[in-house]
Amino acid sequence: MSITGIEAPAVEVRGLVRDFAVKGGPPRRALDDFDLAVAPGEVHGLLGPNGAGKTTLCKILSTVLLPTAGTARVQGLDVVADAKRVRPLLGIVFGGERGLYARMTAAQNLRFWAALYGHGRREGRRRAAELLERVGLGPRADEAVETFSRGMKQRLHLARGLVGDPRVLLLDEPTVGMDPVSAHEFRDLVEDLRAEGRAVLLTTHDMAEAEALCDRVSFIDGGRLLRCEDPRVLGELLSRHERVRASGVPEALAARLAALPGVERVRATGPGAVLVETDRGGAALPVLRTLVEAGVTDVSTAPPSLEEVYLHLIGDRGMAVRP
Ligand SMILES: Nc1ncnc2c1ncn2[C@@H]1O[C@H](COP(=O)(O)OP(=O)(O)OP(=O)(O)O)[C@@H](O)[C@H]1O
Repeated sequence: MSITGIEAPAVEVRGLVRDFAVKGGPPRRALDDFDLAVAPGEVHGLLGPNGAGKTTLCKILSTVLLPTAGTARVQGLDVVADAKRVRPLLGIVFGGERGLYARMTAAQNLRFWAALYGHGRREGRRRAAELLERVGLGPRADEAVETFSRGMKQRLHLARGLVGDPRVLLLDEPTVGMDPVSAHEFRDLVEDLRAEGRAVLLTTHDMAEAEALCDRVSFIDGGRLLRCEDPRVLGELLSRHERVRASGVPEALAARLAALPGVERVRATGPGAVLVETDRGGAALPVLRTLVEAGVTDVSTAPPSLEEVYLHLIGDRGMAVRP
């Protein structure tokens, strides 16, 4: 809480710049005048292609990397000047194997981290048991982590991120490797965190996940913030970019489709298979009519997804990585 009684943003980033030295060349700007504000209890998605700057941002927030310019604050505390006070406010969940002790059991891992956070033996035990239950690993608490599947390790990572009872959670690709059921349960867990007033900054390449979980989504490319939106607004914005898939389409018919008004392009996706992209509301209808009249029966329309939004926002470069 600030002196005025108004709660400080959970995360506030202003004009953030981070340059990396590159051997024999000009520095690489990983973050470029970046602004972001995340409220307590908000789940905020960070979406961007490889190299967009997401990890760099998370590293600066978690005080392991210094900014070149600009400021970043967590609950009103500066990540550089107040780094020591910022750390206990954060829970960081990076995916993969990093940071897990494979030979130790899940419970031992958590007790170890609880001790690092200054909790006594008894409290550490209690916390480990509670968190393992919470992430659905209770029945496997006493098994060595090396026997866990990738998704189970991800859950343990999340439990680890919660050991210090953080107000802000940085989740980097948290559901990678989880089966759909686990991913669904994980989403419920994120809902709980939101209800507890914790802020969540979620890095993901999974548009469906962002759409399902996030209150707002920031699209990043080349270290810059392209847009910050309610994920549903973006879906609506892009509804005019409807796609029609069809197979059994001869070349001459594909050419006729390409000439229809509002058709942006027709892409061949296999022998006789096409993906028709439109860039005007209602343009999919004449495409469907033309296909059906020509006797094509294998036709479907794709609902607008965040991925479409994302690709349109980053433009023609598509998913190519910047130099
Ligand atoms: N230590 C470093 N030295 C030089 N360049 C770096 C370093 N770390 C990151 N970069 C560069 O900064 C840019 C942003 O990288 P970053 O890891 O933040 O991207 P990202 O959005 O997390 O990507 P991904 O989705 O692949 O994890 C990239 O061009 C990357 O090559």
